[in-house]
Amino acid sequence: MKTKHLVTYNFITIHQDATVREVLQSFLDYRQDIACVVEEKKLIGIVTKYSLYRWLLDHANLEANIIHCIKRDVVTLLEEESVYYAKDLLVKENIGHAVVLNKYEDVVGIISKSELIKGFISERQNLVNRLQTLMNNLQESVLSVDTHLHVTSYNTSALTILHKTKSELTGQPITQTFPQIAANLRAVIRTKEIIKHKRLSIGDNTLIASFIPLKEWDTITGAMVVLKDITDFEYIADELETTKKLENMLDNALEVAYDGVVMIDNERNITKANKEFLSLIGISNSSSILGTSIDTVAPELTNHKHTIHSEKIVGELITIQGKKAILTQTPIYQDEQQVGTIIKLISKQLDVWKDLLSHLEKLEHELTYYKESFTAMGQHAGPFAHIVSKSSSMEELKQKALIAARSFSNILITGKSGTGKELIADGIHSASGRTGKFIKINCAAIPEELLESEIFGYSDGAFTGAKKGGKPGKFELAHEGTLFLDEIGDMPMTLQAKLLRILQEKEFERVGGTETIKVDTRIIAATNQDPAKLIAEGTFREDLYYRINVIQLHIPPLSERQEDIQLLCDHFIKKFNTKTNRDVIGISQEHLEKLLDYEWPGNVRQLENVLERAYHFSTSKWIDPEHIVLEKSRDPEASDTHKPPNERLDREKKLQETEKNMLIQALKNAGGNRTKAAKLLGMSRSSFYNKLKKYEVKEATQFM
Ligand SMILES: Nc1ncnc2c1ncn2[C@@H]1O[C@H](COP(=O)(O)OP(=O)(O)OP(=O)(O)O)[C@@H](O)[C@H]1O
Repeated sequence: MKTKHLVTYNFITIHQDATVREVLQSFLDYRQDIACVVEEKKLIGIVTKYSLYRWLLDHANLEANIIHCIKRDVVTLLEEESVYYAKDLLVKENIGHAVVLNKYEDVVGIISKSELIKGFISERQNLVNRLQTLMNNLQESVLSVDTHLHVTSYNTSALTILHKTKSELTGQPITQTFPQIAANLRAVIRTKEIIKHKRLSIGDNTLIASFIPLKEWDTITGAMVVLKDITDFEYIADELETTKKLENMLDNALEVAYDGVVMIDNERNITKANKEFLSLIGISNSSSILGTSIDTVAPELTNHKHTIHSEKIVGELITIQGKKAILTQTPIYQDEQQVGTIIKLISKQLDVWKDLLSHLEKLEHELTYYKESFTAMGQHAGPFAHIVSKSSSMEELKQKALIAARSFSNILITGKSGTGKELIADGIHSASGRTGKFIKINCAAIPEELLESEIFGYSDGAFTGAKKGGKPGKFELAHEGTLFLDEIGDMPMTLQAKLLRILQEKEFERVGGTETIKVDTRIIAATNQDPAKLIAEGTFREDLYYRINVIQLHIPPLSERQEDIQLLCDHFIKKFNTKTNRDVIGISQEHLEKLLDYEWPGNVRQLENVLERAYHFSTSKWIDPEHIVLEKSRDPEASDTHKPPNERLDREKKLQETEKNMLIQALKNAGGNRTKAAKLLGMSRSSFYNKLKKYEVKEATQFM
């Protein structure tokens, strides 16, 4: 407050020519005790009631000029001075009034002690009001007591926190109601010392209280307590503590994670990143990227921007800093609102994963293979367990072969080259229980002049160059066993007659011998030609055919039992793995189609050869499809009955030409070696020889 606020502007100004009477009259009119003598607004001095009294007592002249009553050393004040300064000045000078001047030193008014007192009283009231307002609006609760601990004042917050009404508090002692507060207030009154931040419990609330002594002129008149409810803070602090702990746990979990993990907010700014992620992007410290856009930090992820926010992505392959990584992302939700996204990048040891997966796949394959083999073994007799198949035609055939094996009849096995005739014959022998050996002879592979002695043996000196003491033939060797006459359709007619005799009489003589040899040999014959056609062409004896064909087993070509192909592939690859100690898994489903669509003129043998080649050339865990080389020819023997005769003949001619060229090419590639050339084409040696004969391919030596 300034002096100008308490100035009396309604004051008496007089000229120094004024008389005592005039001035006294003004005092009476204005009920004032002082008049300012001014000249052009400037103060000359003052005339007070007492100075006039004194003049009148001495001179008793009302008409005298007041000049003699003027007090010239007047205490003045500037209107901008504070009222405190004004008060101090009046006290110091021991005067009741002071003249107030403006900044131009013009007289503006008078300030009196009584005005000052009124001003201070109203100022005090203002302060009290402001204090009360302040107290009522404080968040803290305030309560004061006198020295007897009776409540003298409080604010509204105190009523709330202490759960009391005004009448329950005003003037009431608090010793009973709030003993904790009372004890501390008592201590403060006694010691006159402040007690700060004391933790108290009132009801369910936790409070922090400060106790302050109240003094008046150095005398303790009571004490005050300031209370702050920290129940909510404590709860928040607990929450914060828990959140902090959780965050620590999360940080630790992220650090131990094997994969790169980065979290972004809805603005795509990074909120967290673990070490693995930092090493992926080539940064050592996360502080440099926190709060930065992921698009700046890892632009490789920008391609996935459209998906990176709200979508869940599992296992997308990306390249980051030149390294392959698998990206998985999950949006983070809070109260059903997305608050960010967590992105996981698996880049470490992807090869290990790949190997692990292929290993698993391989194990699965093996399991399937063994399951199927096991089922096959369970369903069929052991002797045929090595014949891999699941087609119904082959399953029936194996059943039939088992029955045939237990009989004593001769058996004729028909089927195209490479279908597994020898395999079946061998199985029949094993299942037959015959104690002798399984002896095989290929009638097409042995020159005609040697075949007889091979089958029947020869006696000492039978021909020039014959072994001394003679040599037993296959018939004798297969005594009490089985003689497998492969390619019987190629047996010369002379031998066919001799064979017929043995089959009827069970005895024979060696070539050049006279001794009759009795044998108990079971015959299993096989041919890849059509016996009826051979008989019709006159190259095969009908009577022999009936002798042999007691039981006929026909093996269907591989193209008619596609279901067996995958099983056979697995079987052969496993076989190769065992031989080479490699771990090739097999052929992927997609490339298997190529094998299923093929006609397989060389049947299972060709399949095995094709796979063997591809196996050796493949460098990965899977058979590389580019190494699966399938000849583009068809089996010339395969019928084409739905075509018109002319077209069929043309086609047959073309096929024969192609086949002849293939034979020549194979011989060239094999350096003239017929066995190798036959293998290259996936044919048996005997079929290969037959075809050479058929197409009159000249001496093999010319291909060397
Ligand atoms: N079902 C099968 N399971 C396993 N291997 C088979 C099967 N069929 C054939 N093979 C294999 O295919 C190859 C040819 O079989 P096999 O020699 O028995 O046929 P083939 O019909 O006698 O042939 P050819 O008439 O040319 O003499 C052999 O290596 C044999 O082990």
